[in-house]
Amino acid sequence: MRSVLGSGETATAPESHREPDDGLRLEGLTVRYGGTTALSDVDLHVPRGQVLAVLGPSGCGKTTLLRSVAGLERPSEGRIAFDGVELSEVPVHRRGFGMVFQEGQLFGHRDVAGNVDFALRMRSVGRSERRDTVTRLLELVGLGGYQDRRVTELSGGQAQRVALARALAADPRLLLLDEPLSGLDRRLRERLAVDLARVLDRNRMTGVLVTHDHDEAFTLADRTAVLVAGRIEQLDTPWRLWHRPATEEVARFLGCGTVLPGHAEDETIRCELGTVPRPADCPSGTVRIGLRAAGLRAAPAGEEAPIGQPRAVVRERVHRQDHVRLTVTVPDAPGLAPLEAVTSLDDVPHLDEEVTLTLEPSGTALITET
Ligand SMILES: Nc1ncnc2c1ncn2[C@@H]1O[C@H](COP(=O)(O)OP(=O)(O)OP(=O)(O)O)[C@@H](O)[C@H]1O
Repeated sequence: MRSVLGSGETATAPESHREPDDGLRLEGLTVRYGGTTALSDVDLHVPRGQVLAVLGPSGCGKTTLLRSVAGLERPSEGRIAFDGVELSEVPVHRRGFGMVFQEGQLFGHRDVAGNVDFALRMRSVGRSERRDTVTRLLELVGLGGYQDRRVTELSGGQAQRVALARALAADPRLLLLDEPLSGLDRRLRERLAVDLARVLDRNRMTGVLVTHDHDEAFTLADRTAVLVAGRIEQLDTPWRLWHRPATEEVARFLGCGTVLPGHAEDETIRCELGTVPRPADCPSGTVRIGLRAAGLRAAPAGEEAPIGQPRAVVRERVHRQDHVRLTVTVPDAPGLAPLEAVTSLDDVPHLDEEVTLTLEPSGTALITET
């Protein structure tokens, strides 16, 4: 890891003593609270210089995973190691990890500089070096000149930036981020995610980010693990998670409201609502197709609609920025739950109007595990 604070400041062992890909390793990590199993047999590796996002629905065990790595939770089974050193007997303050939580938890009685300076004083950094470092870190998080501001007068986004600067001031060998942006409004979250991604990347930080927001995970992390009910369902790149979810749970969590059985043969995959091209990596035979709203395009059913094209009836419609999102039902397939579809702003069908449906491959996901 390249130190945020310059050379010679990291708490890690010398480069020559470590494996090239060392970093954080979890092996068979299981955490139980009484009768509740919050994490079950989790294996993970985050090589140094990489950021891993842990994504999943509420209650799936994300915070438990982060707290276990931090040393705030004792595993029931399994092993946590950093740079080859097993951590079970290493207390929280000796792990050298930095943490940023949803609520930044700043010291309300200190100003901005005082909050960041605190972490430097804990490391016994000299006074003049501390002043320079505070200035540099505040500039890094986009708060240059905010030294004397009271933290009680900051916006939520500014407070999170100070929390990040304070975490970086501790020069952590691993940064643990627990929903660091979730208290903020959408636009600010996106801005801060981009800034945070830049800080993590420029400093080659090793990190674990916990979030329930896939955009945030994909923006900030090299790889993402999807956790469902305490188990890792898939650890992959954003493209594969989005287009090749390993399980129906992952597909549904990543926005596929409908999952249909399909049959792959020759050049196409056929399902109840039509066909999509068969990708080269798709085996022949039974597969499943996940449909996001953008995977179904609806158009008013004119007289010329081709025979055989599925017809549906509009039940709900919501205007989005550049399209209209519909909920439709398919009278010929009464077993099919209501579907989400999109239509353009040019020709918006009315409620109860008949529409034709076309599959849009870019809005579909392919599940090949059966
Ligand atoms: N201290 C505790 N005592 C008992 N059960 C707990 C405790 N902490 C968490 N749990 C349970 O463990 C499971 C995982 O909780 P955890 O907070 O890790 O999930 P999460 O994915 O972070 O959820 P959220 O996104 O809502 O914060 C849940 O069923 C939760 O109720």
